[in-house]
Amino acid sequence: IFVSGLRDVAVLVFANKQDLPSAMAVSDITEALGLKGWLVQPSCAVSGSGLVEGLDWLSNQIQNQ
Ligand SMILES: Nc1nc2c(ncn2[C@@H]2O[C@H](COP(=O)(O)OP(=O)(O)OP(=O)(O)O)[C@@H](O)[C@H]2O)c(=O)[nH]1
Repeated sequence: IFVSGLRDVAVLVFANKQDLPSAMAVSDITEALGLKGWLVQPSCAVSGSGLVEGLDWLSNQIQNQ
């Protein structure tokens, strides 16, 4: 995902398992992976929280390209 050919591609990263106390903060994940400018969406696949928000963002990005 870091190659130049994908520079203009919308990338959605789910920071999953945010319900767990050991989960990394979104800001730390963004910083550690150098993902600024892409969406790092906090989520919990067990409850479903954050999933629709992430997919809505991706859908909008694709429509606007
Ligand atoms: N607490 C919690 N558990 C989750 C979440 N998402 C997935 N799990 C649990 O993590 C376990 C592994 O889920 P998988 O869907 O098999 O994911 P995987 O990528 O193969 O494995 P992991 O590397 O553990 O995520 C299962 O027991 C899931 O129920 C989450 O958001 N919160």
